Amino acid sequence: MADYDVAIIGAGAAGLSVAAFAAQLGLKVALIERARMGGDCLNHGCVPSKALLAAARRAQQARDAARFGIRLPPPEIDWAAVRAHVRGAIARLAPNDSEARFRALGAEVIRASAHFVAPDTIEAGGRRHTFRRAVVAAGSAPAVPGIPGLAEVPYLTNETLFDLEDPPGHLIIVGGGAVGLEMAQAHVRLGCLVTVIEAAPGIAGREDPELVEGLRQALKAEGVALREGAALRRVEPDEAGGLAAVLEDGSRIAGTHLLLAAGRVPRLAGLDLPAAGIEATRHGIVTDLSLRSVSNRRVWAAGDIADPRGLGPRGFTHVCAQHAAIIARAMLFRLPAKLDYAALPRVTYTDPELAQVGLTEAEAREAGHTALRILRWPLSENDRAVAEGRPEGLVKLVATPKGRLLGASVLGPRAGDMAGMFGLMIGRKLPLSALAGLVLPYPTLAEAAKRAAGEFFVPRLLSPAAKRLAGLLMRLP
Ligand SMILES: Cc1cc2nc3c(=O)[nH]c(=O)nc-3n(C[C@H](O)[C@H](O)[C@H](O)COP(=O)(O)OP(=O)(O)OC[C@H]3O[C@@H](n4cnc5c(N)ncnc54)[C@H](O)[C@@H]3O)c2cc1C
Ligand SMILES: NC(=O)c1ccc[n+]([C@@H]2O[C@H](COP(=O)([O-])OP(=O)(O)OC[C@H]3O[C@@H](n4cnc5c(N)ncnc54)[C@H](O)[C@@H]3O)[C@@H](O)[C@H]2O)c1
Repeated sequence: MADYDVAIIGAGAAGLSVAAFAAQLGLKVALIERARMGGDCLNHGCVPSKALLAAARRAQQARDAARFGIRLPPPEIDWAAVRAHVRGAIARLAPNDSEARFRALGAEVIRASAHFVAPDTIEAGGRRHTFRRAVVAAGSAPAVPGIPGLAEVPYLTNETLFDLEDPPGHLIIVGGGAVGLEMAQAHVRLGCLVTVIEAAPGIAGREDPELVEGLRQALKAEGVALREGAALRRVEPDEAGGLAAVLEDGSRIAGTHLLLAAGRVPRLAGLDLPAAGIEATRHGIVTDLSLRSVSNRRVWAAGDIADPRGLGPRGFTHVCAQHAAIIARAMLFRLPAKLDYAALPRVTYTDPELAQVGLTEAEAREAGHTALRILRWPLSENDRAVAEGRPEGLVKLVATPKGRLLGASVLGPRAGDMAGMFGLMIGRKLPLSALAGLVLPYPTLAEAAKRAAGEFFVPRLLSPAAKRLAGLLMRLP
């Protein structure tokens, strides 16, 4: 007899979702967490970052108000109160992820570090626990790149950034991905100087360059200094008590704080996966498309630590929920379940937001779609965007010649709110006519999506043949 039906390592977004399913089905569940319940999303990720961005947006709105005829004094940033808002958001959401809630659901919560000692045994809290099934949901940690001099300067990561007692004077951010860009805008709006150093040719390298350009301009206009295609030669302490980043071109950027936002690494260390025969690479635990370990069939992986073969890791909280649903089907009910990221959304919550669902144009071409229909609708042609004084932005759709949506990219205020609509279109393989024919409330930004879809039909609707037909039909009695 095993001690547990399901043992779960990690009480972050992924582990908690699996635990909730399994415990509510009446299974004997162990949920093992060594640090804070809720993991990265609640404590060091999505929640504090979005709370900080929300505070920063208020400051920016005050600066922008004069454009609308409202004169306000320049905003004063009360950093302690901003931090209290961030901490308050975490505290308010914490009960959902708490030990008390999961105990009430029937899970046994073990507050200890866990590692495997055998293919069916985990050790945690000085005891061995046997299991029928295990789910490894230990997440990912911030990557620490091998920058010369890094050991000599203090640096921040997402795990320490939200605890700063005072605002950074000049925040140097290494990495212009989602974390780097969101935090760059939050801090510049909160009155800090910000420089982003991105090694790749451009920021937000995975995203559609046509839309990234709009975001680049918006960030620069607010004062974020962007050093793109910039290789870091070294970092070093600065005479002024701060630090300096020296680039390969010889330029030297002096700052007060350094934030590493250079990607993530799976938290494999300490799990002793070989003891359980669990195969892993530097990307994570290798699984099949049902998230089951390819080498220990008692074990599944979920969330940031999972490296599903053929798809690779994806670091998003909504992916954790998707993984948990797959595991519930495959592991708990032994039903066929296959992970599919075709309709996966991702949003960078800057202002304007950058949202992507499914494939970008470049990804679609890489995937072998040679003939594509690219459809665009600029927000300058959207009544709501113009009325709100936010006409910069674009909806760009990538479709097959037959009118099936492969991907949607949106740059604009609250662009992420459109992701659900595109996800449904792609996931359910709905034709573009479904979106083009949708009656949407006027005036909304989503109308730009409908208009972009409508562009697919314009050449056919306004063709000489269609015009001739309309003329002929008009003459009929
Ligand atoms: C700054 C930032 C902002 C983000 N914003 C967003 C966003 O807006 N939207 C979005 O979708 N995603 C966002 N993400 C990504 C999101 O936070 C992650 O994808 C998600 O939190 C991953 O959840 P997880 O359960 O896989 O891992 P985690 O949340 O890391 O949870 C894993 C848990 O396992 C525990 N653990 C690890 N090893 C052991 C062990 N040996 N024994 C016991 N316990 C262990 C850890 O302590 C941790 O609590 C953001 C990330 C960052 C860094
Ligand atoms: N809104 C969201 O959903 C959201 C927000 C934040 C983070 N996340 C998730 O968290 C994860 C981590 O985000 P991230 O921004 O740290 O990673 P990322 O991989 O998105 O971006 C890292 C960036 O750092 C650059 N880089 C790496 N090493 C460098 C170096 N030595 N010098 C200069 N640049 C360097 C890379 O070229 C890349 O552009 C991502 O998987 C993302 O999915 C999601």
